[in-house]
Amino acid sequence: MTSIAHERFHAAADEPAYESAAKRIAPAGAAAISLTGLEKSFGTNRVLRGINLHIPAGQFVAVIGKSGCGKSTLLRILMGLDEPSAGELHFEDAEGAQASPNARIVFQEPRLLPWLSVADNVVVGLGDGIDRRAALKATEAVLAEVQLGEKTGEWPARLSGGQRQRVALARALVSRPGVLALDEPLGALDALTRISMQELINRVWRELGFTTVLVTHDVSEAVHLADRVIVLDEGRIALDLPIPYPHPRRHGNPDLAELEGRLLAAILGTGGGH
Ligand SMILES: Nc1ncnc2c1ncn2[C@@H]1O[C@H](COP(=O)(O)OP(=O)(O)OP(=O)(O)O)[C@@H](O)[C@H]1O
Repeated sequence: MTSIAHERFHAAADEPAYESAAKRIAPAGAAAISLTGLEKSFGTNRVLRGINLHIPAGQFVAVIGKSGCGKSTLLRILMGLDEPSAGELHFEDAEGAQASPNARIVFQEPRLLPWLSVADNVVVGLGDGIDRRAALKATEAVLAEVQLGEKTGEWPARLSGGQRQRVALARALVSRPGVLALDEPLGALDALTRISMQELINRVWRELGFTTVLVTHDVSEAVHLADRVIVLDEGRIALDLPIPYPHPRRHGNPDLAELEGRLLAAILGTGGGH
């Protein structure tokens, strides 16, 4: 499938990815995200401390950091699944007007309904009140995008872990979200499946152009997929690092390895700042 966003992106493929992503025309519905002075406490536990962050529409941001540093809390607040204790969260459309984008999330576990077929699990992502025929057409298209066109009538129990996670991705994508949140979506997969899923996520992002926030423990995954990597440390942004290389990226690229080193140093608190 080729979209306008995809063609424009490739027209600029020899430019640094950071610039290309910013120049790329984000599709209708892709939203910019702005966080100002965002705080979150659970009782006396101050989990997020004054987060200021602007994510342009269509950008792919990865959030990494030590266990418990507040990554999932940040994602839950972005998705409206939790309330901040203080500060502001805004979404903006292409004209800079306040927006309420269609935002979807994929978790580490696929959370499929075992009594529904693959196709019907994806239809769930469209919500109620959609004409059944139109829903199945959209479902077929998105399952083809995630290379599961052959499995529409299959039961989740008969799929591999990677295939189940592709169904979960299809369920999130079927409604053409403007914002996609990914909470360690590949964490339970083996290394090879993980790499092919990374390629898939990168491809659908380039084709569909939604704004993406990925939480991951895998620094290599972050630099491979993202335009920009945020390191959280004790609820603060310790590093905000652009990854200025075109997509798709090759595993084993030494420039990416150098950036991985800086990010790891920032996570471990051994340097690596701006
Ligand atoms: N609902 C909650 N009630 C109380 N404390 C919470 C709640 N959710 C998260 N926390 C606390 O907030 C802190 C940050 O948790 P969070 O899940 O955001 O971290 P994380 O960086 O995503 O961790 P991990 O990498 O291990 O998933 C932790 O100390 C956690 O115990």
